[in-house]
Amino acid sequence: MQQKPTAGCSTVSYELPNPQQLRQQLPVSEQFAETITRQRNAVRAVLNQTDNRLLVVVGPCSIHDPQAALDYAKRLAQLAQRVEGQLLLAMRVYIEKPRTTVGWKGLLYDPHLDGSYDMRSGLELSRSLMLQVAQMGLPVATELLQPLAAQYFADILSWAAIGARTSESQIHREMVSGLALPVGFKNGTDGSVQVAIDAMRSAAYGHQYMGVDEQGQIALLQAAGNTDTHLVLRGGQHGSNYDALSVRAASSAMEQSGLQPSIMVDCNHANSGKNPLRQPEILGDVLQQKLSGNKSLRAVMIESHLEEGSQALGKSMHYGVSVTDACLGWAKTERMLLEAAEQLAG
Ligand SMILES: O=C[C@H](O)[C@H](O)COP(=O)(O)O
Ligand SMILES: C=C(OP(=O)(O)O)C(=O)O
Repeated sequence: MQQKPTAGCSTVSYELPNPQQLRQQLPVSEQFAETITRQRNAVRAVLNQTDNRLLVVVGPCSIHDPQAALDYAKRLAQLAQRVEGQLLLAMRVYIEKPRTTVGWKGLLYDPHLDGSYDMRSGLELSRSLMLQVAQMGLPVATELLQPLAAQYFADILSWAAIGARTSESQIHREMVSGLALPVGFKNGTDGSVQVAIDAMRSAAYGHQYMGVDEQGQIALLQAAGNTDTHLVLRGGQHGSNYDALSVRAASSAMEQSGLQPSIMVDCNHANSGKNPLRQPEILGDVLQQKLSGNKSLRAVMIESHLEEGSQALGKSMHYGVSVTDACLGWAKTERMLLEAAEQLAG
């Protein structure tokens, strides 16, 4: 007799809210929606070259402690006002982490950091934190990894990344084609810039695709197509790609594909060889390029937390230290951004 195949997956919980329910529970008022639209338009204006400031997407590699994230946001909001003439600061509120193999996947999945996967609380904590950060006047930036999760947060975001591990994914390109916000596609982990350029061309198209609607019903969706996209250079397996030669090569590759060059340099990841202390030096290089007249360099990404370095998840954890990639500490971040603003002011 033929054996019934063992199921590869079983349901753990039906307790997750649908996007509409979470939005009702943690709403964006009409007035606040206007504020978010203003934040998003400000980010858009820098990326589209109508505002000549530098966009800085800065903050922890991942959020594991909402209280520390709010503490960080408070400091960043104050700094944002001091540098607003030259820099537009947006905060990294990264609640999903793509792992090379396995590891903690972020606040959204496992907010108690103990493998209990209380995703209902993860959804609530993540949305609530994003709302509070936006209310402090900071545009909210995140990586969109699980396409089903995007709808829970998209109304708060001013910027999103598609990471190096997913830029080549058609599913993510379809999702971006249906988002009304600026999105950066990262080059691949192997350093390939072409996958991100292909992604931008694909996302500009009005895809029809399988997704879920606001009520969580599986549906065939029609996207409007998103041309508000740009390239993020994050380095790759063979080294960095933030230098003037690499940036020029990336700009011409974009032009050859019919895209207006708009580039963000990620100062950490493979560009710093995962040494966060190199970020000020890399930012310095980008500023030099911008000051020498490079118009396609619009933005940078910085991984920064309250304290320098990283720590493993465990019983005795330190406040304000990253549990994923190592970060620059607040004091050095603040100094670096004040100096950058001064340099750009001339
Ligand atoms: O930015 C974060 C990490 O570089 C990325 O999530 C991969 O992490 P991992 O290689 O530690 O899994
Ligand atoms: C995971 C990230 O980056 P990348 O996709 O470049 O590895 C990140 O910015 O947190």
